[in-house]
Amino acid sequence: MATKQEMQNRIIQAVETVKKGNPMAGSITNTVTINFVANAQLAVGGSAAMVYLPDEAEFLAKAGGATYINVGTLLPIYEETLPHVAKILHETGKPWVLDPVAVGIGSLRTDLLQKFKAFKPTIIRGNASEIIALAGLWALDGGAEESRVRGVDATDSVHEAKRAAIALAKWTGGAVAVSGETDLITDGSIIAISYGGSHFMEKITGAGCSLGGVAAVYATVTTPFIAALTASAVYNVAGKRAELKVDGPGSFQAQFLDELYKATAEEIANNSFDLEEINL
Ligand SMILES: Nc1ncnc2c1ncn2[C@@H]1O[C@H](COP(=O)(O)OP(=O)(O)O)[C@@H](O)[C@H]1O
Ligand SMILES: Cc1ncsc1CCOP(=O)(O)O
Ligand SMILES: [Mg+2]
Repeated sequence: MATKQEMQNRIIQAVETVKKGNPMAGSITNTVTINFVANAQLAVGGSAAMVYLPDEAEFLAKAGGATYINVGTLLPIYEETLPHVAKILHETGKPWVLDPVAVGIGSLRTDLLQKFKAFKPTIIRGNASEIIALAGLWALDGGAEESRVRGVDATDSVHEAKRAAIALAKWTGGAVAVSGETDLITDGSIIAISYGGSHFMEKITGAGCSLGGVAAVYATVTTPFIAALTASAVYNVAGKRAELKVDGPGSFQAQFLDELYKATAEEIANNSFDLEEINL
Protein backbone atom coordinates (compact mmCIF):
# COMPACT_ATOMS: atom_id res chain seq x y z
CA MET A 1 0.00 0.00 0.00
CA ALA A 2 1.23 3.50 -0.83
CA THR A 3 2.12 5.57 2.25
CA LYS A 4 0.01 8.52 3.30
CA GLN A 5 2.85 10.83 2.28
CA GLU A 6 2.97 9.28 -1.20
CA MET A 7 -0.77 9.78 -1.58
CA GLN A 8 -0.50 13.39 -0.45
CA ASN A 9 2.23 13.97 -3.05
CA ARG A 10 -0.02 12.52 -5.73
CA ILE A 11 -2.89 14.76 -4.60
CA ILE A 12 -0.61 17.80 -4.89
CA GLN A 13 0.45 16.71 -8.35
CA ALA A 14 -3.16 16.17 -9.49
CA VAL A 15 -4.37 19.55 -8.18
CA GLU A 16 -1.45 21.43 -9.75
CA THR A 17 -1.74 19.60 -13.08
CA VAL A 18 -5.44 20.52 -13.29
CA LYS A 19 -4.83 24.17 -12.35
CA LYS A 20 -2.09 24.40 -15.02
CA GLY A 21 -3.70 22.36 -17.79
CA ASN A 22 -7.43 23.33 -17.60
CA PRO A 23 -8.56 19.81 -18.67
CA MET A 24 -12.05 19.31 -20.09
CA ALA A 25 -14.47 16.83 -18.57
CA GLY A 26 -17.79 16.79 -20.41
CA SER A 27 -21.04 16.05 -18.58
CA ILE A 28 -24.45 14.60 -19.17
CA THR A 29 -26.05 15.63 -15.91
CA ASN A 30 -29.32 16.63 -14.32
CA THR A 31 -31.16 19.86 -15.03
CA VAL A 32 -31.42 20.80 -11.33
CA THR A 33 -27.71 21.30 -10.63
CA ILE A 34 -26.12 21.52 -14.08
CA ASN A 35 -24.95 25.11 -13.54
CA PHE A 36 -23.41 24.36 -10.14
CA VAL A 37 -21.57 21.34 -11.53
CA ALA A 38 -20.02 23.47 -14.29
CA ASN A 39 -19.08 26.25 -11.85
CA ALA A 40 -17.41 23.81 -9.46
CA GLN A 41 -15.43 22.22 -12.31
CA LEU A 42 -14.24 25.67 -13.37
CA ALA A 43 -13.41 26.71 -9.80
CA VAL A 44 -10.91 23.86 -9.36
CA GLY A 45 -9.28 24.67 -12.71
CA GLY A 46 -11.10 22.36 -15.11
CA SER A 47 -13.17 23.10 -18.18
CA ALA A 48 -16.87 22.16 -18.43
CA ALA A 49 -19.24 21.26 -21.27
CA MET A 50 -22.76 19.94 -20.82
CA VAL A 51 -24.74 18.07 -23.49
CA TYR A 52 -27.85 15.93 -23.91
CA LEU A 53 -27.74 14.43 -27.42
CA PRO A 54 -26.04 11.16 -28.44
CA ASP A 55 -23.72 12.58 -31.13
CA GLU A 56 -22.69 15.51 -28.95
CA ALA A 57 -21.99 13.22 -25.99
CA GLU A 58 -19.90 11.00 -28.25
CA PHE A 59 -17.94 14.05 -29.40
CA LEU A 60 -17.23 15.15 -25.81
CA ALA A 61 -16.37 11.62 -24.69
CA LYS A 62 -13.71 11.44 -27.39
CA ALA A 63 -12.48 15.05 -27.03
CA GLY A 64 -12.41 15.26 -23.23
CA GLY A 65 -10.08 13.65 -20.73
CA ALA A 66 -13.01 12.19 -18.77
CA THR A 67 -16.81 12.26 -18.74
CA TYR A 68 -19.38 12.73 -15.98
CA ILE A 69 -22.71 10.90 -16.17
CA ASN A 70 -25.42 11.77 -13.65
CA VAL A 71 -28.91 10.26 -13.95
CA GLY A 72 -30.67 12.79 -11.69
CA THR A 73 -33.32 14.01 -14.14
CA LEU A 74 -33.74 11.69 -17.10
CA LEU A 75 -35.00 12.83 -20.48
CA PRO A 76 -36.35 10.41 -23.12
CA ILE A 77 -33.27 10.97 -25.31
CA TYR A 78 -31.06 9.56 -22.53
CA GLU A 79 -32.30 6.08 -23.38
CA GLU A 80 -30.15 6.52 -26.49
CA THR A 81 -27.43 8.90 -25.24
CA LEU A 82 -26.30 7.18 -22.05
CA PRO A 83 -25.63 3.56 -23.13
CA HIS A 84 -24.09 4.88 -26.37
CA VAL A 85 -21.59 7.11 -24.60
CA ALA A 86 -20.87 4.69 -21.73
CA LYS A 87 -20.03 1.97 -24.26
CA ILE A 88 -17.62 4.29 -26.10
CA LEU A 89 -15.97 5.33 -22.84
CA HIS A 90 -15.54 1.70 -21.80
CA GLU A 91 -14.20 0.58 -25.17
CA THR A 92 -11.78 3.50 -25.49
CA GLY A 93 -10.60 3.17 -21.88
CA LYS A 94 -11.52 6.79 -21.11
CA PRO A 95 -12.28 7.52 -17.45
CA TRP A 96 -15.87 8.25 -16.55
CA VAL A 97 -17.71 9.01 -13.35
CA LEU A 98 -21.19 7.72 -12.59
CA ASP A 99 -23.52 9.38 -10.08
CA PRO A 100 -26.48 6.98 -9.68
CA VAL A 101 -28.80 9.66 -8.28
CA ALA A 102 -32.09 8.32 -6.94
CA VAL A 103 -31.37 4.75 -8.13
CA GLY A 104 -34.57 2.73 -7.82
CA ILE A 105 -36.99 5.37 -9.09
CA GLY A 106 -38.62 4.55 -12.42
CA SER A 107 -38.01 1.95 -15.09
CA LEU A 108 -35.70 3.98 -17.39
CA ARG A 109 -33.33 4.84 -14.51
CA THR A 110 -33.24 1.20 -13.41
CA ASP A 111 -32.67 -0.03 -16.96
CA LEU A 112 -29.85 2.48 -17.65
CA LEU A 113 -28.09 1.81 -14.35
CA GLN A 114 -28.36 -1.93 -14.99
CA LYS A 115 -26.72 -1.47 -18.41
CA PHE A 116 -23.82 0.52 -16.89
CA LYS A 117 -22.67 -2.59 -15.00
CA ALA A 118 -21.01 -3.93 -18.17
CA PHE A 119 -19.40 -0.56 -18.97
CA LYS A 120 -17.58 -0.39 -15.61
CA PRO A 121 -17.59 3.25 -14.51
CA THR A 122 -14.10 4.38 -13.50
CA ILE A 123 -15.45 6.18 -10.44
CA ILE A 124 -18.84 5.66 -8.85
CA ARG A 125 -19.86 8.54 -6.62
CA GLY A 126 -23.00 8.57 -4.56
CA ASN A 127 -24.43 8.95 -1.11
CA ALA A 128 -24.59 5.86 1.12
CA SER A 129 -28.12 4.80 0.13
CA GLU A 130 -27.35 5.13 -3.58
CA ILE A 131 -24.16 3.04 -3.26
CA ILE A 132 -26.01 0.28 -1.35
CA ALA A 133 -28.88 0.33 -3.86
CA LEU A 134 -26.55 0.22 -6.90
CA ALA A 135 -24.67 -2.76 -5.44
CA GLY A 136 -28.09 -4.39 -4.92
CA LEU A 137 -29.13 -3.70 -8.52
CA TRP A 138 -25.86 -5.20 -9.75
CA ALA A 139 -26.30 -8.21 -7.40
CA LEU A 140 -23.01 -7.50 -5.60
CA ASP A 141 -21.98 -8.02 -1.97
CA GLY A 142 -23.30 -5.41 0.47
CA GLY A 143 -26.16 -4.35 -1.77
CA ALA A 144 -29.77 -4.15 -0.60
CA GLU A 145 -32.44 -5.93 -2.61
CA GLU A 146 -34.98 -3.40 -1.43
CA SER A 147 -33.72 0.13 -2.12
CA ARG A 148 -33.90 2.50 0.84
CA VAL A 149 -33.21 5.48 -1.42
CA ARG A 150 -35.67 8.24 -0.61
CA GLY A 151 -35.57 10.63 -3.54
CA VAL A 152 -32.06 12.03 -3.87
CA ASP A 153 -31.11 12.03 -0.17
CA ALA A 154 -29.39 9.31 1.89
CA THR A 155 -31.11 7.37 4.65
CA ASP A 156 -28.09 5.13 5.40
CA SER A 157 -24.74 6.02 7.00
CA VAL A 158 -21.48 6.01 5.07
CA HIS A 159 -20.21 3.17 7.26
CA GLU A 160 -23.22 1.00 6.29
CA ALA A 161 -22.21 1.39 2.62
CA LYS A 162 -18.66 0.09 3.16
CA ARG A 163 -19.21 -3.49 1.89
CA ALA A 164 -21.19 -2.29 -1.10
CA ALA A 165 -18.50 0.26 -1.98
CA ILE A 166 -15.75 -2.37 -1.83
CA ALA A 167 -17.78 -4.79 -3.98
CA LEU A 168 -18.51 -2.12 -6.59
CA ALA A 169 -14.84 -1.09 -6.75
CA LYS A 170 -13.75 -4.71 -7.13
CA TRP A 171 -16.26 -5.17 -9.96
CA THR A 172 -15.24 -2.05 -11.90
CA GLY A 173 -11.53 -2.11 -11.08
CA GLY A 174 -11.89 1.63 -10.40
CA ALA A 175 -12.82 3.65 -7.33
CA VAL A 176 -15.99 4.30 -5.35
CA ALA A 177 -16.63 7.43 -3.30
CA VAL A 178 -19.41 7.42 -0.70
CA SER A 179 -20.30 10.88 0.56
CA GLY A 180 -21.83 11.99 3.83
CA GLU A 181 -20.71 13.68 7.03
CA THR A 182 -17.42 11.86 6.44
CA ASP A 183 -16.53 10.43 3.02
CA LEU A 184 -15.35 6.90 2.26
CA ILE A 185 -13.22 6.33 -0.83
CA THR A 186 -12.04 2.89 -1.91
CA ASP A 187 -10.39 1.11 -4.81
CA GLY A 188 -11.31 -2.28 -3.39
CA SER A 189 -8.02 -2.75 -1.56
CA ILE A 190 -7.58 0.52 0.38
CA ILE A 191 -10.14 2.64 2.18
CA ALA A 192 -9.66 6.33 2.83
CA ILE A 193 -11.92 8.23 5.20
CA SER A 194 -11.90 11.95 4.45
CA TYR A 195 -13.02 14.47 7.09
CA GLY A 196 -14.36 18.01 6.96
CA GLY A 197 -17.14 19.67 5.00
CA SER A 198 -20.18 21.39 6.45
CA HIS A 199 -23.75 20.66 7.52
CA PHE A 200 -24.73 23.38 5.01
CA MET A 201 -23.78 20.95 2.23
CA GLU A 202 -27.00 19.09 3.05
CA LYS A 203 -28.93 22.34 2.70
CA ILE A 204 -27.94 23.15 -0.86
CA THR A 205 -28.70 21.05 -3.91
CA GLY A 206 -25.81 19.87 -6.02
CA ALA A 207 -23.05 19.30 -3.47
CA GLY A 208 -22.99 15.63 -4.44
CA CYS A 209 -23.48 16.17 -8.19
CA SER A 210 -20.74 18.78 -8.39
CA LEU A 211 -18.42 16.55 -6.35
CA GLY A 212 -18.86 13.94 -9.10
CA GLY A 213 -18.13 16.53 -11.78
CA VAL A 214 -14.98 17.62 -9.96
CA ALA A 215 -13.89 13.98 -9.55
CA ALA A 216 -14.17 13.69 -13.35
CA VAL A 217 -11.90 16.72 -13.75
CA TYR A 218 -9.24 15.10 -11.54
CA ALA A 219 -9.73 11.75 -13.30
CA THR A 220 -8.34 13.39 -16.45
CA VAL A 221 -4.91 13.58 -14.78
CA THR A 222 -4.61 10.83 -12.14
CA THR A 223 -5.81 7.39 -11.02
CA PRO A 224 -9.48 6.84 -10.10
CA PHE A 225 -8.67 6.47 -6.39
CA ILE A 226 -6.51 9.61 -6.17
CA ALA A 227 -9.05 11.55 -8.28
CA ALA A 228 -11.90 10.58 -5.96
CA LEU A 229 -9.83 11.27 -2.84
CA THR A 230 -8.67 14.65 -4.16
CA ALA A 231 -12.22 15.69 -5.04
CA SER A 232 -13.51 14.69 -1.59
CA ALA A 233 -10.61 16.49 0.09
CA VAL A 234 -11.12 19.79 -1.77
CA TYR A 235 -14.84 19.60 -0.97
CA ASN A 236 -14.10 19.02 2.70
CA VAL A 237 -11.61 21.90 2.84
CA ALA A 238 -13.92 24.30 0.99
CA GLY A 239 -17.03 23.32 2.95
CA LYS A 240 -15.31 23.76 6.31
CA ARG A 241 -13.94 27.18 5.36
CA ALA A 242 -17.13 28.46 3.76
CA GLU A 243 -19.18 27.57 6.85
CA LEU A 244 -17.04 29.86 9.01
CA LYS A 245 -17.89 32.88 6.85
CA VAL A 246 -21.65 32.59 6.26
CA ASP A 247 -24.92 32.21 8.15
CA GLY A 248 -27.15 30.41 5.67
CA PRO A 249 -27.26 28.10 2.62
CA GLY A 250 -27.58 30.85 -0.02
CA SER A 251 -24.38 32.62 0.91
CA PHE A 252 -22.77 29.24 1.65
CA GLN A 253 -23.19 28.16 -1.98
CA ALA A 254 -21.37 31.24 -3.28
CA GLN A 255 -18.69 31.14 -0.58
CA PHE A 256 -18.16 27.44 -1.21
CA LEU A 257 -17.28 28.12 -4.87
CA ASP A 258 -14.84 30.81 -3.75
CA GLU A 259 -13.18 28.38 -1.32
CA LEU A 260 -12.98 25.66 -4.01
CA TYR A 261 -11.17 28.21 -6.15
CA LYS A 262 -8.81 29.36 -3.37
CA ALA A 263 -7.79 25.99 -1.89
CA THR A 264 -4.13 25.30 -2.63
CA ALA A 265 -2.70 21.90 -3.55
CA GLU A 266 -0.95 21.66 -0.15
CA GLU A 267 -4.11 22.58 1.76
CA ILE A 268 -6.07 19.92 -0.12
CA ALA A 269 -3.39 17.26 0.43
CA ASN A 270 -3.21 18.14 4.13
CA ASN A 271 -6.95 17.79 4.71
CA SER A 272 -7.48 15.15 7.39
CA PHE A 273 -7.88 11.56 6.17
CA ASP A 274 -7.32 8.04 7.54
CA LEU A 275 -6.23 5.00 5.58
CA GLU A 276 -7.18 1.37 6.10
CA GLU A 277 -6.02 -1.67 4.16
CA ILE A 278 -8.80 -4.12 3.25
CA ASN A 279 -8.03 -7.72 4.12
CA LEU A 280 -10.79 -9.77 2.56
N1 LIG B 1 -23.26 16.69 7.45
C1 LIG B 1 -22.22 16.91 6.65
N2 LIG B 1 -21.07 17.38 7.18
C2 LIG B 1 -20.00 17.60 6.40
N3 LIG B 1 -19.98 17.41 5.04
C3 LIG B 1 -21.09 16.93 4.45
C4 LIG B 1 -22.27 16.65 5.22
N4 LIG B 1 -23.21 16.17 4.40
C5 LIG B 1 -22.67 16.15 3.15
N5 LIG B 1 -21.39 16.62 3.19
C6 LIG B 1 -20.51 16.76 2.03
O1 LIG B 1 -21.30 17.19 0.93
C7 LIG B 1 -20.87 16.61 -0.28
C8 LIG B 1 -22.03 15.90 -0.94
O2 LIG B 1 -22.37 14.78 -0.17
P1 LIG B 1 -23.85 14.24 0.02
O3 LIG B 1 -24.72 15.29 0.60
O4 LIG B 1 -23.72 12.95 0.75
O5 LIG B 1 -24.22 13.91 -1.49
P2 LIG B 1 -25.62 13.93 -2.17
O6 LIG B 1 -25.87 15.40 -2.36
O7 LIG B 1 -25.41 13.21 -3.45
O8 LIG B 1 -26.58 13.25 -1.25
C9 LIG B 1 -19.68 15.74 0.08
O9 LIG B 1 -18.50 16.48 -0.15
C10 LIG B 1 -19.86 15.48 1.59
O10 LIG B 1 -18.64 15.28 2.24
C1 LIG C 1 -33.03 17.56 -6.26
C2 LIG C 1 -32.75 16.73 -7.44
N1 LIG C 1 -33.76 16.06 -8.09
C3 LIG C 1 -33.34 15.36 -9.13
S1 LIG C 1 -31.68 15.52 -9.40
C4 LIG C 1 -31.51 16.52 -8.05
C5 LIG C 1 -30.21 17.08 -7.63
C6 LIG C 1 -29.53 16.23 -6.61
O1 LIG C 1 -28.32 16.83 -6.26
P1 LIG C 1 -27.38 16.33 -5.08
O2 LIG C 1 -27.50 14.84 -5.02
O3 LIG C 1 -26.05 16.78 -5.47
O4 LIG C 1 -27.88 17.03 -3.83
MG1 LIG D 1 -26.63 13.11 -5.03
